[in-house]
Order: sequence, then C-alpha cells, then structure tokens
Amino acid sequence: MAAGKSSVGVALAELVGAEFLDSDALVVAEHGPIPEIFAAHGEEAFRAAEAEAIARALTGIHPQGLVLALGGGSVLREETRTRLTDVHRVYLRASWDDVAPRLAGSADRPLLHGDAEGSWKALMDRRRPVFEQLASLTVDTGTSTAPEVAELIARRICSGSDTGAHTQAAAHRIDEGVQA
Ligand SMILES: Nc1ncnc2c1ncn2[C@@H]1O[C@H](COP(=O)(O)OP(=O)(O)OP(=O)(O)O)[C@@H](O)[C@H]1O
Ligand SMILES: O=C(O)C1=C[C@@H](O)[C@@H](O)[C@H](O)C1
Ligand SMILES: [Mg+2]
Repeated sequence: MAAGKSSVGVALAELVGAEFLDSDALVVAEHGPIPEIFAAHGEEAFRAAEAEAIARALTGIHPQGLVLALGGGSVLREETRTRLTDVHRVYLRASWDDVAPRLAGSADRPLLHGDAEGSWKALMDRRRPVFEQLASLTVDTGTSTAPEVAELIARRICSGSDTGAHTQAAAHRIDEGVQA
C-alpha cells in the first residue's frame, strides 16, 4: 500500500505510450468507494469485484499495450496470479519509513484503520513472500520519485533484466519511450 503502484503506473504508461488502468479505479467506477464496499459487503466482496476487474482488464484489447496498477492485496488470489503468468510483474518495494509520509492524511485504505504502522507491517509480513515469488522485476521506490521509478522499470525491461514474458513489439515500444 502506497508503494506507488498508481503513480508509477501512470508515469510508466506515459513513458512507453501504453494505456493505463488501475484495478482500484475500475472497482470504484463499478461499485463505488472502496471503504464503502468494505463496510457494506466485507473484504471478500471487494476481492471478488477486484478479481473480476483485473480479469476484464487483462482480457481486453489494448493496441498500445497496457500498464495495469493492481490493488495491494489483489495477488493474494491464486486466480489473479495465474492470469499474470505471461506479463511483466513489477514489485515496487517500499519500507514503512518510505510509505508512512505517503499515507499521511489518507483515509481510503480500510485495512490500515487504527494502528496504521502495525497493520501495514503485519500485512507486508504476510504478503512479501507472495510478492517476491510473483515478481519478474523488483524495484526499490524509497529514494526515487515516481517518474524516476517508471524510467528505471522501462530501462530494466528493455535491457532484459526482467524475466517476465514479453513480445518484441512491447520491448520495441518501451525502447522508443525510454529514448524519447
Ligand atoms: N516514489 C515516490 N516517492 C514519493 N512519493 C510517492 C512515490 N510514489 C508514490 N508517491 C506518493 O505516495 C502516495 C501513494 O501513491 P500511490 O497511490 O501511487 O500508491 P499505491 O501503491 O497505488 O497505493 P494503493 O495500494 O493504496 O493503491 C501518493 O500521494 C503519491 O503521490
Ligand atoms: O493492500 C490492500 O489490501 C488494498 C490496497 C488498495 O490498493 C485497495 O485495493 C484496498 O484499499 C486494499
Ligand atoms: Mg493505487
């Protein structure tokens, strides 16, 4: 949470000329604000809506390519991890010290209500192994701005240091974006 998935995703999509989608925004557009979904229907209902939104995004047609920012807990579902097999999967790594100032004043993360630091660390302890295993590329976000992180991702994908599957066309587009 607050690792910068949405901010970096927008910057990366702009850099490489791809379409950008955000699973949280897709869920909100269809079902309303996330805290209200959690309050009215519970986390499971949110996770189901999130998995559906991601499935639709990934099966949609995106002639320019797609950068998809995922909700922080979405990949805990095996069905979603399976859907990501053939794409680049970037893990934006951040520490509590990195994210604490970014979370200040934000009330739209229902899983962090109360003891935000304790909740964030407990969530991350559970999720980190999943993120590490799923990622085809890991980037630290602590000391770089979102556009800088985006550029680093594009360069790493171009240079082949990302092990994720990708097409020649996508690599070429990224190359052009990085050089632009
Ligand atoms: N590399 C960065 N350096 C400094 N601030 C950042 C960086 N990346 C994102 N931010 C800021 O942190 C806040 C959270 O970023 P963002 O919404 O992109 O995170 P997220 O990972 O999408 O969070 P969520 O899991 O809630 O969807 C925003 O205010 C954003 O401007
Ligand atoms: O980390 C999480 O579980 C979440 C992160 C946000 O992106 C939202 O998807 C929601 O607040 C849950
Ligand atoms: Mg986000």
